[in-house]
Parts: sequence; structure tokens; C-alpha cells
Amino acid sequence: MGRRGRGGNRGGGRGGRGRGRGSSRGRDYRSGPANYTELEKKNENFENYYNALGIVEEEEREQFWTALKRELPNSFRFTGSKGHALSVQQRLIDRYIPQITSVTYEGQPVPPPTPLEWFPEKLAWSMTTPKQVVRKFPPFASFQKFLVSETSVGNISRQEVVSMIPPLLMDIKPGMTVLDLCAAPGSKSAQLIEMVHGGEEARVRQVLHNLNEQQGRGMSPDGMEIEAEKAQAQSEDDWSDDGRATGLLIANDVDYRRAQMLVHQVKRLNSPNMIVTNHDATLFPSIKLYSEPDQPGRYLKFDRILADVPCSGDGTARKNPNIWKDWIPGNGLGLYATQVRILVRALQMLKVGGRVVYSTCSMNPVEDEAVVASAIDRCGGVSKVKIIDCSDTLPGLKRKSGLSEWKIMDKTGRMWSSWKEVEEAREAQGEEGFGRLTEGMFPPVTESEDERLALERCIRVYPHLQDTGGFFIAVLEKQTEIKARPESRSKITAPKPPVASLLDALNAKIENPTNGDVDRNLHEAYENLAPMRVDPDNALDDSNAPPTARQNRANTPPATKRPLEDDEEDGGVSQDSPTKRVKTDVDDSRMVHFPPPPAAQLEPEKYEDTADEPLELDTINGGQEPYQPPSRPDQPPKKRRDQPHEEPFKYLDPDHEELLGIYKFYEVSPRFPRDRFMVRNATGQPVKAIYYTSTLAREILTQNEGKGMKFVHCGVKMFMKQDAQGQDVCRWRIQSEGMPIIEPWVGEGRIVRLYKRETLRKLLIEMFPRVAQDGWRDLGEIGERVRDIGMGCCVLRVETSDDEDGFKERLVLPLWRSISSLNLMLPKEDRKAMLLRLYNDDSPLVDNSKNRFKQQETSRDISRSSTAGTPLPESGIAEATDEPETIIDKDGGVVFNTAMDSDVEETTTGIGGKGIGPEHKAMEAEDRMKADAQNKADNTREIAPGVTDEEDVFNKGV
Ligand SMILES: C[S@@+](CC[C@H](N)C(=O)[O-])C[C@H]1O[C@@H](n2cnc3c(N)ncnc32)[C@H](O)[C@@H]1O
Repeated sequence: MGRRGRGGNRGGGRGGRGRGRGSSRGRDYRSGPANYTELEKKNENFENYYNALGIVEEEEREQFWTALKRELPNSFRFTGSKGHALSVQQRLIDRYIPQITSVTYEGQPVPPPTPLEWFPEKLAWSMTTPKQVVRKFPPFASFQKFLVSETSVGNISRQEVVSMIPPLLMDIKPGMTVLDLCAAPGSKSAQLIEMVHGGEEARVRQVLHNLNEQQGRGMSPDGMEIEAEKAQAQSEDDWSDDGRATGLLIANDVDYRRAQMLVHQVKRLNSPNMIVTNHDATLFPSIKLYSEPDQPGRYLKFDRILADVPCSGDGTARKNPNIWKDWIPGNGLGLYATQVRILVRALQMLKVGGRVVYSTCSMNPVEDEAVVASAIDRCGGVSKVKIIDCSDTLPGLKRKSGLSEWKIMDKTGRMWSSWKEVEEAREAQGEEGFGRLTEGMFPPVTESEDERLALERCIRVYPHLQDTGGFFIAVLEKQTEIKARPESRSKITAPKPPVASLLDALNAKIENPTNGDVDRNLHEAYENLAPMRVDPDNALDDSNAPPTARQNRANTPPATKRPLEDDEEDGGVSQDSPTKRVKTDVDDSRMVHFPPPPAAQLEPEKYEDTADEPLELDTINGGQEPYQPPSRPDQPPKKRRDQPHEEPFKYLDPDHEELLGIYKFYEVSPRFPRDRFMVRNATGQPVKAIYYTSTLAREILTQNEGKGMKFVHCGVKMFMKQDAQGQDVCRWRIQSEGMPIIEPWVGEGRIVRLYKRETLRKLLIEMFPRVAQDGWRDLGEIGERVRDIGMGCCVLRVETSDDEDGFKERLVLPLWRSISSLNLMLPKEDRKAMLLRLYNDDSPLVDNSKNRFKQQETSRDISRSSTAGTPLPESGIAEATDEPETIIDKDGGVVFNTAMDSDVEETTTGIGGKGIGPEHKAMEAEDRMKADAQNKADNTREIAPGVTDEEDVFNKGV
């Protein structure tokens, strides 16, 4: 409804009117901020090229260009497990949509966000009201608060609408192995990992329910919910690991800094089934799997691969107005060869029957259909790889067919219809000036119907169809094993000119090193040697590229790599071969991936790192990184400032005493696997954090350790070392990230159940409510239980019920019981977001421990035994400040210093509440000051050079 209203405002006349200018009647809000609209949106070559191509019919042309010049709507997606995402979405529908619908801005009704009809469960939304209006206009204040708080805790993800399409076409099923080759900054990876975990929650609960029934125990989890979830759980097919997801996502990016951004994004998803790597996708190494000693090596193949490749990005002109200024035909031409290489590599690593989804945000057929056609051609044609018809998928998504015919504009703006035309011109004029045009860029000429590629099955999304950016997607299916033809025998690179011309140019350079013409000739001669090398110009020549393209291809490794075709022809050089190249292809028949060998589960000792020989890194990074010897258990690797350093991933012995202690304290079911815990330090000992990964992730990390794979991230932080008082208190608390994974398997001895909304509300607002003395009485239904439960970390289960004061959605939260108080171990942001979502309450938080701490400071003569009765100020509670989150519980003698939870562990610096005497108080005060300073530093630490972690609102405190 709102969309139609808006549409009426759109016809003509926008583009010049900024905010505050002209009449408000009939204006489109998105004429928006001056800095956007005032950039001139004109580029003759850009417009001429796509008009000449006829990418849209004549009658739609104006709408197409008008839409491309208009500011892009904002869009977002509800994330997480389906049940959770739906419940957060319901808040939007029930509370905020009615509010927004009643708002008028400059006399016009404000169009509310609308769901995308074609998105599953309608969990994605789009809104045309500009961000700055939502941010600043008072009637939007509470909606804005909702968006900010849910985004900060990861329940909402801002993502461009078209960018949501590729993962939806991948048809990911439980248990699949998925690779995202060009993944940073990670919005599609986030979608993919949700799919890898599809149905997991319901399955695990079903398994537990069955177990409990078998053992004649009470219903936990709730029988009511189980019934509701049964149908969903049964339709899924991944029960092999007690319902836990067994699939895997490897998210990769060539640019280390961007790979770190990717880690930052995906870490929030708390998936043990994900690995982040840092490789050039054109040479993505084959990943070794476990094989019996006398058996041939086994390598991972993928069920699904996303190749969301670097591209010139002209489909993003609505949010990157510089495209209008910077668009030149060479942008697309320069990326074509790299794009083909990435797609061919993807097809090589795919299982037979598997899918590669290839996508770009460019509308240029050279980067789209030509790449698809060239890659299929190199892999042996349509009998090997076919384009899938997805016209029935995502009904409601408006789209256009892929192009079967197109022309190419060269860097001078001249149009070419066919390769023949280029060859004729080259014959007439000589080699000069045709460096970038190659045969593969032109529409394929097929001789028979059997060879037809059906390029029309590719999907083109244009801005005017549903008010989005421009996008291209092709879904490819591998029919049989393939042996990709060497690039030198394909149509991808330009014909090879005489090597002599390069020698001449080199000699001229020696004689005349500073002459610009000589440089240009040398460059041209070098460029024309393209078939012999990985083309650095395509990857690295950013001089003419628009910012999006530059960003896209940042850090693509240089040309000093081996030619790709070596491995493709001979089946690859093994990681174990004397030359120690990272293997990029192997005999297809040896490629399996799942299930992991039973031995992997039963004999974890076989997973010890055995490879500590030197590795010739130059074969994987073009010699850019200096050689670094692999780590030895007794010798932590030296950190170097000028290069990425990753701590090793070391799995713990399942019978490690710390693990045994944890299992005992939390009464963890023996069915919960004990061989998937790892630490990130060279000693392999649990010092500060213990991470959990899936079995397949473990297999990959261990089998490829020291073999040249660049792993950047894996694992969910499950337990954190915690100073605590009391002999029997486990020093490892459950970290909130790991809670959903382990919680179902924790024994009753460490569980506190909560049913009433008011009880939780109190726990969310108040930090450290008192339990000792009679304090427990104020805690209502959970009072007696928390009074009696032993000190340390426990699990708060918020159960559902039909009561008026009951919960409709189940929640599980970590809780800490100290000597005399209690605390939910949640970051403040999470508390605030939950208060807002569950209670529409934005009350300030109150920190009773700070209040008590102040009381103690001013009453030094009050003895330990009497502190329990220390009166609160008149209000009874002290308001929490926004100070850093190191919290000292005076009564419990426990310090949660989670702001120091860096991802990679060092030696622990836990600051403990050591006692109660005056000296200890002084020490604690000093500790607190130190920790505050440390927190300040940590809160803005760089997660990669130039990327600060300020946005990471997670793990900053409990
Ligand atoms: C279009 S962006 C990917 C966007 C991402 N899929 C998302 O949804 O957030 C392209 C990415 O490819 C990366 N890239 C460029 N060349 C690459 C290569 N040769 N191998 C792997 N990644 C590459 C860039 O660093 C960039 O992050």
C-alpha cells in the first residue's frame, strides 16, 4: 500500500531537489541528502553502452535509468534461527508498523517498511524513508531504538535486497559442505550459515525429548513446544550428530583485512560449523581430509559454492554515486579473466550434482554471461556443467532473462559485435590497442542445439523492477567430473604475441630506464603475455577502476604464482610432494567429504599435528609473505607486526583434566562430544578460553595444520577461565556464545528454571541482586532455587507457558551465583535489547554491586559478615553507569572481566576478588582501575590494521 503511494511521487523531477528545497507535496524523500543527489548522475558511455545492448526493452528504458539514479531504499533481514527471527519480526509488526503508519513528515504520510514478498517467511524488509529521517525525526525515535538495539545484538542484519538472492538460490540442505569463495564483508556468508544450521534447534530438542522420555524423566524441554516443532524437525534429515548441524561453511577472502571484517561479522553467529580462510580464490587450495595411512589422500569437495566475485559494480550506482563519474568500459573487461578463473576453480572443487552460484553486482555481460560461458567452455561444455533454470524459484521476485547476444565496448568507447570483427581489425591495424579484448568475452557461437548453453536461464535483476540495485546471478550444476582445459588453450586470454617484443621492450628499458614511452611499451608487451601468467593487471590495476572495483579486488595476489594449468592438467601437486605446493586439484574420484571417517571420532590422537616441516609459502602467496617456520608446541611462533599472525588451533585431549572438571561440575551428558574442544595457543593448553567446533571443522583444521592453509577463524567460545572463590566452583564459566550449544546437555544440578515475565525483567534491569540473608525472597519464583544452588556458573532456562505472565518464546541465559548475589552474564547491550523487545522497557540498568562497593568504601569498618546487610541508598538501587564493564562483586569475590576476552588467547590476567580486608579492598580498587584502563584500550582495539572493534558490543561484559 505504502509502496504504491510512494510510486505516485516518483515520476520525473527528482534528482535535483534536496531536503528543505521546493514544496513538500509530491516529493520523494529519497531526493534525500545533498551529498547524494547533487552528484551529477550522467555518464555517456555508461548510458550508451547499456542502451545499445538493449538490456531492457525500449519502453522500460526510462524507468530503468530513473530508478538507477534514485537513492536506494534501506533494507534489513531478521536473522538467527527461524523461531527467534519470527518472534523479533513480530515486534516490528505489532508495535512499530502501526506507529510509523500514523506518522506524517512534511505533510505526507510516511511509508512504513514492507516485507519482501519473495523472501522465505517474509523475513526481509525494505523501507524508502531515508535513514537520516528515521534517525532524526522524533516520531521515529522508538523505531530507531528498536533497529539499533536489535542490530547491535545481531537479530537484525542490514543487507541490500539483491544481495539476499544468491544464497536463496543455493538450495542448501542440512549436512551440506558450502564454500563462499569471495566472502567479505560477509552478509551472504551470514545467510549461508543460517541455512547450514537450518532446523537444528528443533532437531536437538526432539532428540532430548526422546531421551528424556526413554529415561522416564520429566519433560525437559517443554512437551508443548516439542509437539509444535515435531513436524519441522521430522522433515529435516540431519540426525547423525544428535540433531546438531553437521554441515560446514568455509568463508574465504583474499584480502586479509577484509577477512578480518568477515570474522567480525560471522563471529556473532556463534557457529561451530564455520571456518574463515584467507586465500586467492583462483588458487583455492584443495583441503585434505583424513585418510588411512596406506590409502590415497582424500580431499574435500563441496555441495554448494558461492562465487560472489569481485566486479566493476555498476549495479550499485544507486548507493555508490561515484559509479556515474568513474564508469569506463575497461572496468568490466579488466576483471573478466579473474572472474573466469574463480568460477572454474569453484567448478573444480564442486561435487558432481553440486551447485555453484555465480553472482556479480555488475550489469555488464562481459562480467556476467561471458564469464559463465567461458567457464563452462573451459570445463568441457554443457555435458559437464549446465545452467539451471530457476524461473520457478522465489516466486514474486521480478527478474529478466540472461543475455544470449551482446556487444563489447572497448576502452576507446568503440563497439564490437564479434571476435571476428576484432580479428579483422587487428589484421588491418596490427596488434596495438586490442590488449584486453579476448574471444571469450563475446557471445559463444554454438554449432548444435546440444551445445547450447541456455544463457537465458541466468537471472538479471534491474533497479526499476522492484526498487533495488542491479544484480546478476547464474546457478550452475556439475553433471560429471571435469578436467578444466588450460587457460592457454581457452578463449579467455588474448592471443600470444611474439615473446621477442617483450625482450625488445626489456632491452629498451635497460638502455633508457626513465623514458615514459619505453615504460608504456614494456607494459603493453608484458600485458600481451597474459596467457602465460595469472594476469596481475586484471587483478591489481586499479588506476581506472571505480572505488567499488578497487575494493572488490584489493590485494589480489600478484603474478608470480605458478600457472594454474599445471595442476589442472596433471591432477595437481600434492601438499605432501617434495615441492610443497598447495594442492589445488586432485583426482576427482578421491574427493569425498562426509561423513567423516569413524576413526576421526574414535581415535582423536590421530589428529595430532604431525607436520612441522618447513612449508614453501611462496607457492601460495606469490612470495609476498616471508617464510615463517611452523609453530612447535614448546615454542610459540613469533608475532610480526608487518604480517598477519594467527594463533594455531590446537584440540584438547578429550580426557584433559580441565574438561573432565567442567563435565563434572555442569553434569554434562556423556552424549555431548568431548573431542571437539580446542584452544588457540601454541602450547595447546587451556589458559583463557576453550572453543568448540563441529567434527568436520576439527578434521579440516587438524589434517591441514602446517600445510599452507591460511585459517583465520574457527570455533565458538564455549568456556572462559574465571577467577572465583570456593573450592568446588568450576573455574570455567559457560560463555553466552556457547550457551545454546551446550545448554541442552547440562544436568539439572546447574539449572535454574524461570517461568514469569516479571522475574526475568528484574534480572535484566538489576545487576547483582542480593541472594544472601533474605535477599532471595525478592527474587520471587527463582528465590529458593538460587538460594540453594551451589556457587558458580549456571543455566537460566526461561520456559514457555500459556499463562498471562508467561513466555511464548524459550530463552536460555548464563547466570552466575556468588556467595551472596546473583547475576545474569549478559552484555549491557543484550540486556537493553531484551528489555526493549520483551517489555518495551528502556529503563536504565542498575548495578547493585557498584552501590555496595561504594557503601563499603565509605564504611571501612564494616566487617565482612555485616556487608550482607549493608543498606542500599534510599532508592534501594543504584543506577548503572556506562563505565567499562569490569564488574567486581564485592560479596562473591568474583570478577567478570570479559572485556578482556580477546579472540586469541594470551596468558590469563584474571583479576580476582581476593578477600575482604582493607588491603584487599585497596588492591581491588587498583585492579579495577587497571581493568578499566585495559577495557578502554580493548574496546577500541584494532581487529585488523585500521579496523577498530568499537562496534563489537558483544563480550564486553557480563
Ligand atoms: C563483491 S565482494 C563480496 C561480497 C560478499 N560476498 C558479501 O556478500 O558480503 C568481492 C570480494 O572478493 C574479494 N576478492 C577479490 N579478489 C579475490 C580473489 N582472487 N579471491 C578471493 N577473494 C577475492 C574482495 O576482497 C571482496 O571482499
